[in-house]
Amino acid sequence: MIESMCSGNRIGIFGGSFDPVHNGHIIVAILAIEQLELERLYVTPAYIPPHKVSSTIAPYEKRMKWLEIAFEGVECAHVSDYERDRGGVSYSLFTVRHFSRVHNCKPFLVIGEDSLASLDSWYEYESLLREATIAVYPRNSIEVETALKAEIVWLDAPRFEISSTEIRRRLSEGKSVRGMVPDSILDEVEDFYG
Ligand SMILES: Nc1ncnc2c1ncn2[C@@H]1O[C@H](COP(=O)(O)OP(=O)(O)OP(=O)(O)O)[C@@H](O)[C@H]1O
Ligand SMILES: O=C(O)c1ccc[n+]([C@@H]2O[C@H](COP(=O)([O-])O)[C@@H](O)[C@H]2O)c1
Repeated sequence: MIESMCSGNRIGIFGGSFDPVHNGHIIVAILAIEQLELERLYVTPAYIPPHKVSSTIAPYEKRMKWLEIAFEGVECAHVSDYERDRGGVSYSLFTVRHFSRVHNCKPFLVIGEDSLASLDSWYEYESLLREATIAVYPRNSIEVETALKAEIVWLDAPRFEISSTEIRRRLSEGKSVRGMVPDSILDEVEDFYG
């Protein structure tokens, strides 16, 4: 695990299953870094995603490798293996506490609007709302409860439909996902899910 202290305290965490990482994730990360003026964004693949405990997803090592390649050259983004090192179910509160301790700050937790819609079912979500500033990337989803809206920062960014689900579906039907995932991982992703 490579985590060094930064001089400032504008740190973000962007977690996901990344099954697989897609170009939408890269756009979310870049715009979050830019608009939140982050010194570092920890892109953190879930070891065991809490809402997908019983689902079959690509092995952690593959998701991690694709992420590392996809985020190569994205300034201020750092792919972190913290959730594998911690083990168990990847509750975001523990990840927030970890980076908050490392950097001695309250981090931003970057999520898509669909995740916001279910945030009140997350592990100890009230603590999460206190210990991180939630930054939301707009995504077509159901209406979000007003009480949560006050606690969050909205990124000013275009909505787009790309999702890992759609990528897996297209590949299972033998369709191309060129342009949806970075070219640098396209062949491997096609082989894995195709
Ligand atoms: N197109 C998108 N617009 C906004 N946020 C997104 C988008 N795609 C993913 N995200 C956000 O990125 C984070 C990680 O997403 P995740 O790895 O679950 O990808 P996903 O495309 O939502 O996958 P799946 O379709 O398998 O649920 C989540 O907070 C999710 O809301
Ligand atoms: O902490 C929780 O209870 C929790 C519940 C659902 C999702 N999350 C986190 O949200 C991120 C996106 O999850 P997912 O399932 O949409 O890929 C990922 O980092 C998960 O660990 C976290």
